[in-house]
Amino acid sequence: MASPAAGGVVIVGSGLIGRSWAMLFASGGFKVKLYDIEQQQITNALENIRKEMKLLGQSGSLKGSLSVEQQLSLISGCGNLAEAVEGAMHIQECVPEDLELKKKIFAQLDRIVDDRVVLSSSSSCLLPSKLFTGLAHVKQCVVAHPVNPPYYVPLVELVPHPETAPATMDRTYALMRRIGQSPVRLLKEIDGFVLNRLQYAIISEAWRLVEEGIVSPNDLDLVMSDGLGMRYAFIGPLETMHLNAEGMVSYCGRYSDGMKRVLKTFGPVPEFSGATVEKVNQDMCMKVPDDPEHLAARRQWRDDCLMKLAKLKHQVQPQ
Ligand SMILES: NC(=O)C1=CN([C@@H]2O[C@H](COP(=O)(O)OP(=O)(O)OC[C@H]3O[C@@H](n4cnc5c(N)ncnc54)[C@H](O)[C@@H]3O)[C@@H](O)[C@H]2O)C=CC1
Ligand SMILES: O=C(O)[C@@H](O)C(=O)[C@H](O)[C@@H](O)CO
Repeated sequence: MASPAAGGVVIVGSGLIGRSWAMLFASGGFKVKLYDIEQQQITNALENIRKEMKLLGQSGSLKGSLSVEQQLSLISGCGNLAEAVEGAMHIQECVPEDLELKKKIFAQLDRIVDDRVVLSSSSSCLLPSKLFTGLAHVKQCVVAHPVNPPYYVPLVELVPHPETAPATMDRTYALMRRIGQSPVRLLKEIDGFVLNRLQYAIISEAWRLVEEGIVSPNDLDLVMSDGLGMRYAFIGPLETMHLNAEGMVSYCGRYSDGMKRVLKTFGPVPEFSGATVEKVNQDMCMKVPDDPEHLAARRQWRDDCLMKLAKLKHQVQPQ
């Protein structure tokens, strides 16, 4: 892969995730071009980003060292894909999670880019081998999967195609760090990547515990939000086990016996009944009535909490 172009970043698909990426790249000082097949989406995205950045500036939560206006001046819209990608060093695809659509987008990009740009997909779980196989620039391709809401949750999963060049992974890793994100490298692709496989393992056990009448939906969520989730905001499950077992090596007898017992307990997950879905639905709608106003207020509350937790984590983590 040739050395990176000096250019900026192009966002293909200016919806929820594309807007977040645009704000993140601008916070790192990069010029950003927002492209979308719907011109109105570009207009809406620019308006939404301006509004959100002003609020972040007022609350002291804006990322990066540039001012709101300096960051906003880096972001522009472009209705022509070829024009948008001219000289770009990184292209972040953010169209809907549809394999055929994404393949079409990457085939389009493959025909018009050079050897210096990284072609990156925001896909939540589509395999790179399905997205990028057959492209001339496959070595420049990678999945960089963010977590919603990306501006507040820094994790990005970097998932390589079998032919992705190591330089592509390294460049993307460095770029993510530069914009304040927390990238992880998957060593090889797997359905659902890591975050969603973990997320779905928890979700599956959560539904089983509710299905079997062990705990209410609200208390189940509290176990994560006021229990494991707080701890996992600072140390992951493996470090937690290691600390609990005072180090794996010296206690492998106690440690492996304990782990075997725990893992044996979690048997296959039964089918979920309609009653369980109804029960979860009732509980959630009591907590947050299912209308745009309440949902927006709840999301804002969520983002404020995540930002506070992220700042707290920054203060307590060794630099
Ligand atoms: N929403 C979420 O929580 C997360 C989503 N993702 C992934 O990010 C990607 C985008 O998701 P969202 O932003 O939520 O979708 P979205 O529906 O909010 O935005 C998609 C945008 O793509 C545009 N678009 C559709 N076809 C296009 C084309 N041919 N060329 C250019 N633009 C086109 C649409 O007009 C729209 O503005 C998906 O792959 C999704 O799985 C990743 C992490 C979390
Ligand atoms: O939760 C997230 O942000 C990620 O797991 C995702 O990528 C998915 O879109 C998720 O929201 C639904 O599976």
